[in-house]
Amino acid sequence: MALVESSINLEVGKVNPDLQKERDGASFNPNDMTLVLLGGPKRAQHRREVVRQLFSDPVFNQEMRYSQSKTERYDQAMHQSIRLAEYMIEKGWTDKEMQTAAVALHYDLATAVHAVMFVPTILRLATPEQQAEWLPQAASFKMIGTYAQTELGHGTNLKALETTATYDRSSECFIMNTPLPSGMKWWPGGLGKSTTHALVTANLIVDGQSHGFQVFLVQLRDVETFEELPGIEVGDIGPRISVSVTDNGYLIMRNVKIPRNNMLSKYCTVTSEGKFLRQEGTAKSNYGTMMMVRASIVDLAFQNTSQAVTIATRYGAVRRQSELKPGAKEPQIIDFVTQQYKLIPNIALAYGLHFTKEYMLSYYHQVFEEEIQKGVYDSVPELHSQSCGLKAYCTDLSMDTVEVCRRSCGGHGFMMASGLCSLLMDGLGSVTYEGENTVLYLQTARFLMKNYAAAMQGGRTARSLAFLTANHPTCELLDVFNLPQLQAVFDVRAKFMLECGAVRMSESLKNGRQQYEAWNENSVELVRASKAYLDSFTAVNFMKRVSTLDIKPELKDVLMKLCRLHALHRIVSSAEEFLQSMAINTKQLEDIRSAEIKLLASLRPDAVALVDSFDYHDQTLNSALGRYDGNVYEKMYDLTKRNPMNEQSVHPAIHKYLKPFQAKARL
Ligand SMILES: CCC/C=C/C(=O)SCCNC(=O)CCNC(=O)[C@H](O)C(C)(C)COP(=O)([O-])OP(=O)([O-])OC[C@H]1O[C@@H](n2cnc3c(N)ncnc32)[C@H](O)[C@@H]1OP(=O)([O-])[O-]
Ligand SMILES: Cc1cc2nc3c(=O)[nH]c(=O)nc-3n(C[C@H](O)[C@H](O)[C@H](O)COP(=O)(O)OP(=O)(O)OC[C@H]3O[C@@H](n4cnc5c(N)ncnc54)[C@H](O)[C@@H]3O)c2cc1C
Repeated sequence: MALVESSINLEVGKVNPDLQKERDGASFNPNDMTLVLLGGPKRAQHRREVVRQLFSDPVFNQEMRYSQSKTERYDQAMHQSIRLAEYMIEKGWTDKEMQTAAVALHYDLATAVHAVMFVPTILRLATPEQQAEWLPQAASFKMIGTYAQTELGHGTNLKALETTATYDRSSECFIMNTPLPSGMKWWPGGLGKSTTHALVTANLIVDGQSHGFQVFLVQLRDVETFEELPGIEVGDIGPRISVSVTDNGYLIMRNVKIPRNNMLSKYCTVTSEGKFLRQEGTAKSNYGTMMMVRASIVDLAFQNTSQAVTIATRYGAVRRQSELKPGAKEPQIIDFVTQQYKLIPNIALAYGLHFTKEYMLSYYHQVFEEEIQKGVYDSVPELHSQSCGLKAYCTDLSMDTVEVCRRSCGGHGFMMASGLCSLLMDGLGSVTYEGENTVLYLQTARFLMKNYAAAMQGGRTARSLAFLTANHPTCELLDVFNLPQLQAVFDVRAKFMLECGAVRMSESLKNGRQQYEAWNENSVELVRASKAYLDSFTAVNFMKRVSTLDIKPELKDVLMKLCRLHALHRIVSSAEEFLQSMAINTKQLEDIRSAEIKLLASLRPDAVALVDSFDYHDQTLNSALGRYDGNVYEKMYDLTKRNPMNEQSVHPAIHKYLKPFQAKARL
């Protein structure tokens, strides 16, 4: 061992006195807030119990994760996936417990896409008979699957996917083919090494006629040996920015025959005679999985944001640096107002995202479970628009926050042990997968423009766009803390931005541009309009939700401060649009900036309690800087001592290269 035993107190569990002081000084009990966030004592108890059981099992110990090689990590991730499957049998864990466990483990499991896309797609797009055949196999891991849609040549443009499924009437089979090279499937999570099956999206061709993309269950590997089946070529696509274990893969199919029953047929089917049948009104039903996953990515954005602020805020309370009052003890870095400005508006954002994801998931369930199941599709366009837009908006903000938090920890934020680097690198995928964010903002804009046109013609708008027809005769911000006045300010700015997009579009069209040219020419403005709408929707949802909560006064008080700070911070962040729309004037902007700083001071004593309320287990945070007990330096030293680079006091490379050279040089 290269390092001598340290005299540093390595006792873990004794809470750092600065952190303890923060907790003692808070205006509310974090446990009460946790119950609000988790939806009551029963749910909180359930989550805590699942997480406790999970992390009391050494298989789920994450501590050495950052020092593991990719292969070691894959090994552990497969072990963890299988252990969770064992829990289903041994402990009777259901989807509910599995979901909680997956979140606590950051979905960093070898079979994550199996759980989040493969099984849910079967549930949504397969007939009851297909479900009865496949779901038990999926539950017992006899069948481990992925969702293979993206190709090397196309991810965004689904109409251009090249994979084909050609119906062969004589054998009643589909023949799957990959035109090379751009048509090979590329990216699906788990495809590289972990899966036996894939749900493959392919162009259905019957008698030479295309019926658009459909979803097919294709077996890739022998379920016993895991060897590739004839006609199948699969592999891992190679190193990626993220350190997550997911083995994203590629797939080539050469004349692979699959039974007719393997086309997911809840909404469309091919009869044995080769007739293509589709239920009316279900043209976009195959896009349903994307809508569901986008809604759940809003939740992921909340988790990334809330974990990052938890780490950085606790560290901000523990770390002492520089001089504030001349000659006095070094201050906690969280006492610098610039540091508060990095952390506290992002704590407010994390709370805002909590209420956004609550909205998004409940709207998704309402439309999917109550309306679509009854054949009512009226809300689908709005749900599509919001799931696209909020996925993009929330992941963009969440990644900005993680990076700000990482930088706010100075040099230590650059260490994997901070927990912030993996949050950043793993989280970065979320701005691209399930629809690249710009593309998704433009989907939202499409819906906004249609609604704007309807509103201008006196027609009805979707419910989230009621502000287009609402009367805000004078939007006067007399009191920057007044929620209805702030809401009006957001609405005026969003309406103005939509109007800018619409006016530009109509001018382009008047100037003789085709619709597609006008759209492209004005797309930067259209993305701005989407962001303004989403900014407004999120801030207003936050204000409305908090205003209607029936909770203890001290909790309400702090939540009101947070939603005000969030609103003010969003206004300052896009001040030019609020000014340009005349939602505020320059004097009001000055008032807003001052109010924002006042709110920082007022929330500062509660910062630690606010992040404690997210109730993250230390193993989920997996951060030396964000530990609950605040023993940052002790833990960093402890991890460093166990770092494989320190296993030998002299690295073999010294003997291999340096010593021979020195010997030669001496001659
Ligand atoms: C979790 C980690 C694992 C990751 C997995 C993945 O990444 S998996 C891979 C994830 N891959 C991606 O995410 C790929 C991203 N690309 C896409 O999702 C699509 O190609 C697109 C939406 C960009 C365009 O689609 P397009 O060329 O077909 O369309 P268009 O623009 O011509 O619009 C036609 C109409 O369809 C409507 N509509 C569209 N989508 C939906 C929907 N979901 N629902 C309902 N409706 C929808 C749209 O509103 C429009 O209606 P309108 O106005 O005519 O009444
Ligand atoms: C970590 C990760 C995991 C993934 N997992 C899976 C998986 O499990 N299964 C699966 O099928 N896929 C998966 N994907 C693929 C993912 O869904 C696609 O990468 C994504 O949809 C973006 O498509 P693309 O790569 O073709 O980007 P492109 O569309 O080529 O985007 C490149 C650029 O072009 C711009 N652009 C493209 N079209 C337009 C447009 N119409 N208007 C304006 N700008 C445009 C984009 O904004 C972007 O700037 C994964 C990707 C990642 C990164």
